[in-house]
Amino acid sequence: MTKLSVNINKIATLRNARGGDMPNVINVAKDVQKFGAQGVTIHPRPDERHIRYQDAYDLKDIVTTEYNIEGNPNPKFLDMVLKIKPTQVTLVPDAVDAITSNAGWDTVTHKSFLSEIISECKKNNIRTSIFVDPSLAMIEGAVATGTDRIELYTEEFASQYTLGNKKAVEPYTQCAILAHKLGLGINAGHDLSLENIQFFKENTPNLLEVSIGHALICEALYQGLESVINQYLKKLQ
Ligand SMILES: CC(=O)[C@@H](O)[C@H](O)COP(=O)(O)O
Ligand SMILES: NCC(=O)COP(=O)(O)O
Repeated sequence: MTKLSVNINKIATLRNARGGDMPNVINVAKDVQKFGAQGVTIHPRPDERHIRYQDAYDLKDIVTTEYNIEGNPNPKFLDMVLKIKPTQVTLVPDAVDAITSNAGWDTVTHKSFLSEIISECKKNNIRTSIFVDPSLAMIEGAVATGTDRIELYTEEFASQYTLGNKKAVEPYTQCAILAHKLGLGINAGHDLSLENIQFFKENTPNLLEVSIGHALICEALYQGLESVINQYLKKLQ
């Protein structure tokens, strides 16, 4: 079975748009778990434009399933992770000004940097995962850092799948086979959706966990729209 961790960044983005507390991030985290998701993912960024560092602390006792915190391990991020001690930290090399994550780590060039952070997190009983492009060399590099898992960056797969190019899953299949052989756990995420998730899962052996946010929240909005409009219309009769 592959676990679903719901990324709630978009809930915070919506909340921040009005400066209030609607939707409430804590209540959404409680609900996604109540509805069966096996984990909650957040990805705080230095400008706190969506999930805030304070949210990360507030969620500590709310997430009773798997708590996955993703981000670029700058000193503030690392300090927060070591204080919260989530189930898993996913290291992502996103630039401060990136709209969203747009590349995986070069695990060869950054081996010693990653190894140090991973060792610190593991000493604190935090499972580690490194965000990587679907490249065999990057999987081999990841093993050398001592990480528990890798998270395959699925943006390329997702965009190609939409164009009808199902072969785009092949590098992911190959990476998953190699990662499993080398003893790494396999996670995946970015732009996974109701449209592409089943095909991805079927072609990625030993997939332990997917983290999904953007599409899942959009789908929830679309699928809830008719019901909510009907409720308004009834009240306006
Ligand atoms: C690592 C990754 O792919 C996700 O964390 C993604 O960056 C989601 O974050 P946003 O919703 O802020 O784009
Ligand atoms: N790690 C990927 C993630 O948390 C969610 O990415 P997306 O579904 O928002 O693209």
